[in-house]
Amino acid sequence: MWLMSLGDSTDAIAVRVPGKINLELVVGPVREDGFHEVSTILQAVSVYDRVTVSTADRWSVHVTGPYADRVPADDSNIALVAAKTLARRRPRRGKLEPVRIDIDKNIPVAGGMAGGSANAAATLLACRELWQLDHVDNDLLEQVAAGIGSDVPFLLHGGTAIASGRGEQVTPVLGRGELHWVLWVGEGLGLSTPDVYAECDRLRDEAGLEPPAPQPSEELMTALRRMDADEVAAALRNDLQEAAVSLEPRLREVLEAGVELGARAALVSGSGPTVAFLTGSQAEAIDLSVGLAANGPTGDIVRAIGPVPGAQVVQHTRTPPRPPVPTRPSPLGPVTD
Ligand SMILES: C[C@@](CO)(OP(=O)(O)O)[C@H](O)COP(=O)(O)OP(=O)(O)OC[C@H]1O[C@@H](n2ccc(N)nc2=O)[C@H](O)[C@@H]1O
Ligand SMILES: Nc1ncnc2c1ncn2[C@@H]1O[C@H](COP(=O)(O)OP(=O)(O)O)[C@@H](O)[C@H]1O
Repeated sequence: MWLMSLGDSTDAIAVRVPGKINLELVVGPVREDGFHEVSTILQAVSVYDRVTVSTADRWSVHVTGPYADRVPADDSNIALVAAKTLARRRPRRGKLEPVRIDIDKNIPVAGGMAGGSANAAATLLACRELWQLDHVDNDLLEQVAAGIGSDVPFLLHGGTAIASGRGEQVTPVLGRGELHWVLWVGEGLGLSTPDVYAECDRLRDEAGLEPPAPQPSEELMTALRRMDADEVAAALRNDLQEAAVSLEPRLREVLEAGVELGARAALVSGSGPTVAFLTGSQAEAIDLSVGLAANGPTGDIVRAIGPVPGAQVVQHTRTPPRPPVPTRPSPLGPVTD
């Protein structure tokens, strides 16, 4: 008799997701839950990870790309955490299907560009589609996202947005036009977000300063309506910058080098250590990136525009079941243990 072995079909959903920079980050008081009350204006910029989620026999995560060696490929990967968290929201009768997650990592790691949060947002979107979770609408997806990390809901939206609370309550900012950024990514540098918030508190205590009321500035909101580079440059603010420079003093030299080479403004991105330089046009951005590569501090130089959309499904692949493989019985008879 001929025996047949049948394979299952495989589905894969690929999502493209950008990193972010904070155009404004006002850090208010510490709340009872240990998080700081913030008001931040975030912009998604054109540096992308690609996250592919496919049906599999067991949960796993695999990372490739220039920053892959700095990303954990185990249960601590925030993309895997996101997939398992969403799995718990499935209807009881739904089949439990583990996934394999492939991350092509181009967003600098631990750089203040929310690359991990971006991967989590992308995974939520991909898993919702893969598992066909029709009952999970955008509001519920955002709720799940907020439980995973403060920046995850924003990466579902992208664009430019105000975020409040601990950063998870997102309101879009409408504006026209685009901004041209040059990013400096320090080799071997990496600042931990909790450490930078703690250093911000320490520096304020030392100086006897009270935390400010977390509110977005009118000046920046007006500048963003037109995306006017000079107006935006004048209004950029990051309350974590001094703390990031205190923990990583080499950043001061980087900030100064960019301005000397023609940037309209220089700003540490979020908790750093990536530095964002604002320029007035694509031509200026090219000039600055050439100047920084030739004469600036050692690091990767990346040009990016913003705003860009958040996580988006870009590919759905269905691999049909493998054809039946005919196998002949052994001429030696059945094999037993
Ligand atoms: C600083 C910012 C600016 O957008 O991002 P990064 O620059 O790290 O990307 C965010 O506030 C980071 O957001 P995210 O990276 O999602 O942080 P979470 O995982 O929620 O929190 C990590 C840790 O940061 C500190 N934290 C975070 C957010 C907040 N409003 N107050 C805090 O004190 C807490 O110590 C918390 O345990
Ligand atoms: N998918 C992921 N991508 C990047 N970092 C991850 C991921 N999962 C877990 N991490 C861990 O989260 C830390 C913060 O990463 P990331 O989100 O890139 O930085 P930031 O919080 O500065 O924006 C990393 O040092 C890494 O150990």
